[in-house]
Amino acid sequence: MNVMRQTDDTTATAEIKIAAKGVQVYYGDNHAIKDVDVDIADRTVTAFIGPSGCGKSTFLRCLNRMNDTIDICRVEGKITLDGEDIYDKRVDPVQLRAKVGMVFQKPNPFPKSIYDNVAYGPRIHGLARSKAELDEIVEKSLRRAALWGEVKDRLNAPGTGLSGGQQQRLCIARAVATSPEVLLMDEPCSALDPIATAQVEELIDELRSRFAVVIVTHSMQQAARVSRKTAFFHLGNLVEFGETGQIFTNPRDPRTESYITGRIG
Ligand SMILES: Nc1ncnc2c1ncn2[C@@H]1O[C@H](COP(=O)(O)OP(=O)(O)OP(=O)(O)O)[C@@H](O)[C@H]1O
Repeated sequence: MNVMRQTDDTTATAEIKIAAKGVQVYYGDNHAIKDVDVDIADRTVTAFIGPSGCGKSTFLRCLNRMNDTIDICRVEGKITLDGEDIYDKRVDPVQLRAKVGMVFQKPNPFPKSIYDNVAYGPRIHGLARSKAELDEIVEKSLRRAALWGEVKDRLNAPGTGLSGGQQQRLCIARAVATSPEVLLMDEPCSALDPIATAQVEELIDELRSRFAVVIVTHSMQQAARVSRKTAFFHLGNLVEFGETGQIFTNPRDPRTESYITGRIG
């Protein structure tokens, strides 16, 4: 078993959930990710930071093969989930994305009811044997996304009628409804006001007790608040990866220091 020592207040060890080795990504001739190695620990929040265009989202999308949907994109190297190669020909990307869920920058509920938004994944993956079981999954997921209290009396109302912050929590409920093992979040708060942002950050803190969470963020304050590990990307390179406290207080690479002190990006 691969283990990584945590250096904060606990002496617990976290198992490696995703291991990426020698990852290269090309969009046509554009070499967007250059030989990146990174280990994502289970039950831990990992933040990806770096200036615009450095490849954070591209690399995040490698972790559940979302780049497969982009014709000109080519991914090389090896990425494993619990030791299994996710790019193996036998892996079904749809099944993979149920295990490695994703929440996007802009809340994107389906044009369906609140209930059907959350029930969508469990239905297509056959996770409920009865209506009662599906109801249970929907309620549990909405509770996990800290939205149940606000929507329990209007589950049949359209998801698109919720506020932006509620819509984002609905998208989180939709992502957790398939019982994923990893949750990828691409700037999940960038369209939210400070109150909704605080709610989503609190939620991230709760979600990490069950999942590995990987978050791309432009906000260094957010990375510092929510994550235990931070990866700094620059021009397609993973420049530095370590404990969040160390990255922000004692960066080893001058490029990381320049970024966190506002000299680049
Ligand atoms: N769908 C795409 N097609 C072609 N090139 C792309 C695509 N998505 C990203 N790129 C290119 O890949 C590089 C990395 O972009 P990416 O969006 O991953 O960076 P980022 O760090 O997430 O940026 P930002 O913080 O601005 O969202 C850039 O050169 C970008 O132009």
